[in-house]
Amino acid sequence: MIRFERVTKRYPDGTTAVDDLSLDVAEGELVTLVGPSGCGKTTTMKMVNRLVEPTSGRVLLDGEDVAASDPVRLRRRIGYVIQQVGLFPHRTVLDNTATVPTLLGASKAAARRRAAELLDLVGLDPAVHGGRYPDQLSGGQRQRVGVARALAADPPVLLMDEPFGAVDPVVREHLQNEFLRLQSEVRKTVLFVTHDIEEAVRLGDRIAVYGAGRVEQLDSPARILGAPATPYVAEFVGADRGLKRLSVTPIEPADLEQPPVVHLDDRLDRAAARLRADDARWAVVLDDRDALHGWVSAEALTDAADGAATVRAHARRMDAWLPLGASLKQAFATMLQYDAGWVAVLDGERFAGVLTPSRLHEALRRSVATEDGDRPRDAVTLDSVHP
Ligand SMILES: Nc1ncnc2c1ncn2[C@@H]1O[C@H](COP(=O)(O)OP(=O)(O)OP(=O)(O)O)[C@@H](O)[C@H]1O
Repeated sequence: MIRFERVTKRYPDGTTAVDDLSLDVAEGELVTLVGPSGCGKTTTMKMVNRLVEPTSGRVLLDGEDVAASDPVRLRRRIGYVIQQVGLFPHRTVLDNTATVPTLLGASKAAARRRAAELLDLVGLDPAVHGGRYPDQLSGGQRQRVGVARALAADPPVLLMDEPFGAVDPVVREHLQNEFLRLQSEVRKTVLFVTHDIEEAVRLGDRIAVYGAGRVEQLDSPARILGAPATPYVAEFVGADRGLKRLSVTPIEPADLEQPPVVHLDDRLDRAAARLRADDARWAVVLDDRDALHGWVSAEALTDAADGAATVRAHARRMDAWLPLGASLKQAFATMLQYDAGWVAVLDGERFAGVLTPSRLHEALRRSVATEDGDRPRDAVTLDSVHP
C-alpha cells in the first residue's frame, strides 16, 4: 500500500534526514516508526503526503508514484494526525470534525451527521462535546477530535506523528487502547511515529527502529524485543525488554498447568480422593456447565465431617481469569490485582487450565528461545547486547 523505494532526503543545508530507505507497509497494517529525536521519522512520513519531496528514490501509494499525483488530491486520501492537533479555535468540535467532508462537497447536514458518527467512534459524545470549542476540551479529548477529523474523509491511509505525545501517561495509555479498538474496526494502513518504544510495541503490527536516517530493524514487536538485530536496537529497546516482551507474548495452551478438576455437585469424599490421587493441595471447581466457579483446598475436603455433602459447601470463588491468547503481561497484572498464585485460563467459556508464576516464567523463556533459533546467538543474549 505504501512503498518507499531507496528513498533519500537531503535538506538544502546538507543534513541527510533519510538515507536510502526501503520500506513496505501492507494494506491494513500499522507500522510504528520509533527512534531518538532527529533520526528522520517525521521526514519519512512527510514524504508520503508530499509535505517533503525526496532527493532521490520513490514513494508509491497503491503502486502509484506520489510525485506524479496532485498534492491536494493526494492528501484527501491520507489522514494526517499530529501532536499539536491544529483544531480551528473559533469552530465547534463538530464543525472542526466536519471540515474535510464539507471541503469534499458534502452538504452541511451530511457532513455534520458524519462528524457526529466519528466523534462517537473515538469515544466522545457528540451531544455533549460536539458544541464545545477546542479550548473547552482536555488534551486527551482534543487528540481524539484530531483522530476523528483525520478519519472524516474515510482515507485508506493514516499518517500519525506522535499523536498522543502531549498527554499524560494514563490518558495516553487510554488513547492507545481506544485507538487499537478503532483500528480493529477501520483497518487503515497506518504509519505511526513515536519516540516511545512502549507505544511502538503496543500499537505496531511491525516496528521500524530508526538509527540516524536508516531503519536498523523492521520486525514484529516480539522479534524486536526478543531478537534485536543489532546492538543499537538492543540498547534502544532497553535492558528491560524481557518485561516489555510480556505484553506481546500470548498465553498458549502448552503454558498451562492442569490441576485436578472437581465439580460443585461432586461428593466431598470423592473429591478428596481425586486430590489424593494427584497428591494435590487444591483443585479447580467447575459448575455443572463446566464453567469456572473457583477452587477448593485439600484441607477443606479432608477436614469436612460429612463426606456425603458436596463440594459446593467448601468451594471458594475465583475471579482471576483470562481468555487464552491474552498476554503474559495481563496474566501477571491479574495475579497481582487478585493477589493470587495462579489465574484460570478459559477457552471461550470452557476451563482450559491455570497459569502459575513459574509457568509464566517458562512461557517467557520459551518464546524468546523459539525466536532465537534463527539468529546468531551473540545477537540475542542479554549480556552481550550492550556495546
Ligand atoms: N526543513 C529542514 N531543513 C533542514 N534540516 C531539517 C529540516 N527538517 C528536519 N531537518 C533535520 O533532519 C533530521 C531529521 O528530522 P526529523 O524531523 O525527520 O526527525 P524525527 O526523527 O522526526 O525527530 P523528532 O522525533 O525530534 O520529531 C534532523 O537532523 C533535523 O534537524
